[in-house]
Amino acid sequence: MAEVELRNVTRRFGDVTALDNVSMTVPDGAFVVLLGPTGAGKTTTLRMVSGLDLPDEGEVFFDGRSMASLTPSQRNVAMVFQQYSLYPHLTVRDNLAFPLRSPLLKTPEEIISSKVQMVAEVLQIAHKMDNKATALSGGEMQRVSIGRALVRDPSVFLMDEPLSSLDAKLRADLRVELKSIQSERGSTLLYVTHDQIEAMTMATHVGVLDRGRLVQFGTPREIYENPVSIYAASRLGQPRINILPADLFGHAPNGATHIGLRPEHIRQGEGIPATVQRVERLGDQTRLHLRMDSHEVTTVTDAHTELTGGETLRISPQNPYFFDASGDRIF
Ligand SMILES: Nc1ncnc2c1ncn2[C@@H]1O[C@H](COP(=O)(O)OP(=O)(O)OP(=O)(O)O)[C@@H](O)[C@H]1O
Repeated sequence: MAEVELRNVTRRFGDVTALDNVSMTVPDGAFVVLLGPTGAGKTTTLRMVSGLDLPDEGEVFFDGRSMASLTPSQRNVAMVFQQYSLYPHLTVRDNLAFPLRSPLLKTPEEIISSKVQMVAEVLQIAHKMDNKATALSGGEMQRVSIGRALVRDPSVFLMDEPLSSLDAKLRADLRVELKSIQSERGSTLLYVTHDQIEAMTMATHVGVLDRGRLVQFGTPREIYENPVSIYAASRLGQPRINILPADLFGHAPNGATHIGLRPEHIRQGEGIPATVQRVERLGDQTRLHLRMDSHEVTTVTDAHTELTGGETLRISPQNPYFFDASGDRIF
């Protein structure tokens, strides 16, 4: 596996700057999740690493070696994209075996067969081994696409929302499987998702992209606990961080226009009165939707709370963040 470095990478499409001077080092064996809304530049980043597209400026390195003149196959990357790219006339077994049957690799058939079987079991697709790809559901095709990457031993895996077409149960299972395969093999993996749980549970590092710029790179915990801006703070955490006027609870530091409060960072029983709008019971946790003047505030409370809509609850900030008018963290 390899360390992957993007050095001052810029990619433009006409007037759009899809990536704007991005520098990022993905350590060997890291699981990096790229976060950002549609258009932030996540897929473009993967395409730069894969060699399917080239930077206008800057360079990509694997283990310190420039990839500028290397094709995708020379870079030895394994990719999984949202749209599955299977060979429709081949069975699941042959689709999975395909990357290993390259004449260059000369992999013995019994090794191919055991790798294919192992990957099919992990992806819960072994019972469909003899089906043609055309006879699979969307979620099954997606699992075969993931499998075709996992049978290989590439420098880096690149995955663009690989679990998004699967149902919740399978997604949860495969999250665990992918993470354990990655950490057992020490694979370097760049992964795009909109799913916060995937980001928090799988990533060793998170890169936050905002309109082509990498605004923060760190462990999920660093980004969650020490976000550099409102934008970065809003990328992780469910329910989302509350962003409120800085002085809503009283004195605010100089220059602060907004206070940021994670739902779990609100002390209950003292402070400013808020009205309970709605009590949302999720089983292991209960969310309270509160109103303070014209502001909505979400917090979490004991699963067995007796609170009901219409009641008043006093709240005060605990570990607040403060941001300036441009959204940057100042305290
Ligand atoms: N081939 C292309 N031609 C023109 N514009 C492009 C091309 N590829 C990407 N872009 C533009 O570059 C920007 C970044 O796109 P990119 O696909 O990297 O975003 P993304 O973060 O992956 O979004 P999504 O979550 O929707 O996949 C967008 O404004 C997009 O429209």
